Amino acid sequence: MVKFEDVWLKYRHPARQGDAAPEALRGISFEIPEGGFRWLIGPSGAGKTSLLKLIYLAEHPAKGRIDILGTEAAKISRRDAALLRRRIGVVYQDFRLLPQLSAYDNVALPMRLARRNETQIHADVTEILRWVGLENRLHARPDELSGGEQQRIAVARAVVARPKLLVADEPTGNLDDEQAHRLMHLITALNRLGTTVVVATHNMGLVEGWPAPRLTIEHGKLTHAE
Ligand SMILES: Nc1ncnc2c1ncn2[C@@H]1O[C@H](COP(=O)(O)OP(=O)(O)OP(=O)(O)O)[C@@H](O)[C@H]1O
Repeated sequence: MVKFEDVWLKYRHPARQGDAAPEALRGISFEIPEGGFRWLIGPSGAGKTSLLKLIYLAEHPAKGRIDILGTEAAKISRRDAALLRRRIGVVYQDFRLLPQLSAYDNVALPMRLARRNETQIHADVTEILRWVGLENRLHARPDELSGGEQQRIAVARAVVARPKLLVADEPTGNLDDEQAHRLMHLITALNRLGTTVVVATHNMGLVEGWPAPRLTIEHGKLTHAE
């Protein structure tokens, strides 16, 4: 489902040329079976976001092999990569909501890309917005919402089309404890329906409250994998 074999990632730093740039990820190997759930933990700068970017095909490894949803990432065409991406829900650390669209239209976007009909879209989008407690803010644009509200919209957008794989980067960073646990109920419900899930977080209280296997990353290396 998600498989990394000796994966290395090196960013090109414009200011630090070529080989002088340090590797962000070094020799990463792990496997998450279909329908699995993994916490991705580790200190700030350890490489969590970098690893997630490789999973959702936003970066390419310098070395190693990555398989996502049964496809070898290096062998995929741009067109197939775009199709594969539609089966992956992503909660970005910085949300990446479209500023000109309402909360409703931001959440509807993946369903419209998947060409679902508007009746289905309306039913699913209103249900998910109710789940995240934002049924009264359907028409608000992102700049009219608080950081926590924007984060809940970002999670709703990532899960609404029931992706095969959900990748979430610190999805509860702006939320209070009650909201964070509510979102974890949503994410684990999706996981029980068969979605494979990876959640990166610093929130060890949350990790301890929702026991699941962990991937621990430190200085670009996987130090512990369950
Ligand atoms: N686009 C980039 N270009 C160059 N270096 C980068 C880039 N993105 C991240 N890095 C570097 O890669 C390393 C890992 O960063 P990454 O964002 O993956 O860490 P993280 O564990 O997600 O941190 P945090 O918990 O603070 O979000 C860091 O040294 C960072 O400076």
